[in-house]
Amino acid sequence: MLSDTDGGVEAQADAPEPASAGEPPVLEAVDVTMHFTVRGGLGRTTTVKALEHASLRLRRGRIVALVGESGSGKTTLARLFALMYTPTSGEIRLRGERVLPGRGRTAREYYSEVQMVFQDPFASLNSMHSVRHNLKRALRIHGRAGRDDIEERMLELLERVSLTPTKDFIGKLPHELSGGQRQRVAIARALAVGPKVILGDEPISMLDVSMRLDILNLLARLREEEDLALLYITHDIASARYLAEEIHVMYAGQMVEGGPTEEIIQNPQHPYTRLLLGASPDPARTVKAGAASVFADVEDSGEPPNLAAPPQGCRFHPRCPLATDECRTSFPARTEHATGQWVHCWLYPPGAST
Ligand SMILES: Nc1ncnc2c1ncn2[C@@H]1O[C@H](COP(=O)(O)OP(=O)(O)OP(=O)(O)O)[C@@H](O)[C@H]1O
Repeated sequence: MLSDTDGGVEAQADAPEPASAGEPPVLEAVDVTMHFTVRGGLGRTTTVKALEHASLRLRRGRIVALVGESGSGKTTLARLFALMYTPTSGEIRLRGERVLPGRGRTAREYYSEVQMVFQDPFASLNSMHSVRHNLKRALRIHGRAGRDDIEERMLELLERVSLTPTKDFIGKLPHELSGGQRQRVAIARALAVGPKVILGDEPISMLDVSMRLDILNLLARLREEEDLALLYITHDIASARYLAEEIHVMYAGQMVEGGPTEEIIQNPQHPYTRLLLGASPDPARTVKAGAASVFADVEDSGEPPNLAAPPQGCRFHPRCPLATDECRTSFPARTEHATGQWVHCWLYPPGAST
């Protein structure tokens, strides 16, 4: 189904229109802002403006990628989806209903639908205990298996993530597994609760290059088999293109562009998306001539700002060769296109055709 070519990744074959098209999202961030108050010395406090008015919808059977450099707010949004924080403003909605961080049964019910897979599978598993213990715990807490069938359920989970022969893996300790195998166990543990949504926070970035594609293919297969809504967080736009039907691009806490994957790759509009593509050798090969060339040198294109004192307006303006006075004073409204692509950039005022 998916192929590896010359060590890089190519686009998936055109995905069919999902069965969930037109359905309401399973999980949704609506105009969410997150400011962290950080205490410094001498009783001083600083506000880190990590996320501003972000909206994102996750649908059944669909993979959405959230792409941006380190510190752009991707993990903050994933953690808001995982109810680890209460947003400063805006709402997280599960099937249209507002949800807030809770405890006990409320939290258990939520996490039986929404699971996270983290960057570091070693840290996310209990390293003192076997694969059996790690899986058993998840199945027990969520009442997904009884005393009689728990062993069978665990072997089934290992089969679903292709850790076979399953009996060879179930007694292993995390350090006896490769990084890719550990990530498969972490994914099996997430699947143990029968989730509807998986939030993958850079799930391949700590793995050997040789294992990355296998894990992406596993996620793609599980999305199909389990009809999951999947959020794939990455700073690598090539892997986003490989896996996701939709790409959303974030910069310094602001959502700058999004839409169907091939629209974003072939016709990037925001200068930051063009910078990301210019810095990524893989998809840039097929980007329209000149799309990335607004930057004289992508290697020397500056640094993201400090979010304790972010620039006014569009936070990308200090790095943007096309910035105007408007960019320095206010953040542009969203411009939507018939293709489903949208952008927040003063180069494309609402109503402009591209
Ligand atoms: N709990 C917190 N308290 C204070 N600041 C925070 C907290 N969590 C995140 N931040 C800050 O919010 C900003 C966004 O961080 P976040 O981790 O969401 O970015 P990211 O895009 O996921 O980056 P990375 O790819 O490095 O994980 C950063 O400036 C970060 O330092």
